[in-house]
Amino acid sequence: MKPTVAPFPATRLRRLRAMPAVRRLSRQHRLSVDDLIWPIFVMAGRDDEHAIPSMPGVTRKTVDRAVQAAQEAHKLGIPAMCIFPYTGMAERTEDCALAWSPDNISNQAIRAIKDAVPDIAIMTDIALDPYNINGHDGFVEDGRIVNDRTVEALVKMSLAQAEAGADILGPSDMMDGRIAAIRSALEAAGHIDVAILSYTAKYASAFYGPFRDAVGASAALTGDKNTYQMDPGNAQEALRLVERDLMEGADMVMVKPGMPYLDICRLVKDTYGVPTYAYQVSGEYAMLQAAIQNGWLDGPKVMMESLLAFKRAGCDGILTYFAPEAAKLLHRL
Ligand SMILES: NCc1[nH]cc(CCC(=O)O)c1CC(=O)O
Repeated sequence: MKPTVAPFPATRLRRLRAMPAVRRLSRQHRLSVDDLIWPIFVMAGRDDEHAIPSMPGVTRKTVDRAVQAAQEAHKLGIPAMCIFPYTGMAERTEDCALAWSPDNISNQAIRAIKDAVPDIAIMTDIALDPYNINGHDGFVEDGRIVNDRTVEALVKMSLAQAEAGADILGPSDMMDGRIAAIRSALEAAGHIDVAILSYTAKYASAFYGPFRDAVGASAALTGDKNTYQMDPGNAQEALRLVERDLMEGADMVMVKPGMPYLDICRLVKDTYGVPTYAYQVSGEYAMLQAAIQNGWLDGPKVMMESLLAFKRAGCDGILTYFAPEAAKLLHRL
């Protein structure tokens, strides 16, 4: 559609920018608290929090503190939180058995939060990296990340999370065939209403560095994730992945990272029109915070502008470490 533009001065595009009220009235896209998913990091212990130096303002929290955070998020109207476990070297093994233990820290947090704040949607992460001795999302055999055996483990992990009360499962591993396997296992186990938000177009990105510090994976990780995560040069492959994941039973799809991949968000939304999410990842957060802390960028303004950009690019929601801050601003608190 080509917009109609009468010749100047009949058209003066500045008319609709002349005052705040008219700008509000004519704004096409807006951010709401309904768009926010808040990722949090949980760790063992009680009544404690540890700062993550590469993610200023973000902490790892013990389960009781995570429950408090969920209460705060719920009060702010944030619809969903996503739980990531911190694990030390001692909890990492070659067989990754802790990944599907009903009592791992992530499943403890899911249960505790669902118990205290049943109305907040709890999203999870499905990948072996927090439990793997070598920091990879899949099992490693002879230096290769193996697909099919990993999918079997991911299914067990998914069932344990659904059993703990998770509402939305987030497979972030990028193995082939995992969505179909997880979906059929959920159906067979009676978890018919558990949604899958697939990390569908997840790129092999340098923007995940601070997250790997946060979950304790940086020290463990050997090599890179290039044989399973997407090549940053590819766009059309994202569409094949979205189609594949939808056919396998994903309810929602994700593009990750966010800001450097807004073109992919737009492409996915325009092509499939399905619930589409982006992850404003740890490195994007760190990059903005670094400039904010130096006084080089205006924190609240740059945060809101960066989040609005996702809406303009077609996203239905954003995973962002800024979620509580953004919610407060949206409520003018
Ligand atoms: N499966 C692990 C996972 N889940 C979410 C993120 C990154 C999130 C962020 O950077 O904020 C990663 C890191 C990775 O793939 O190495």
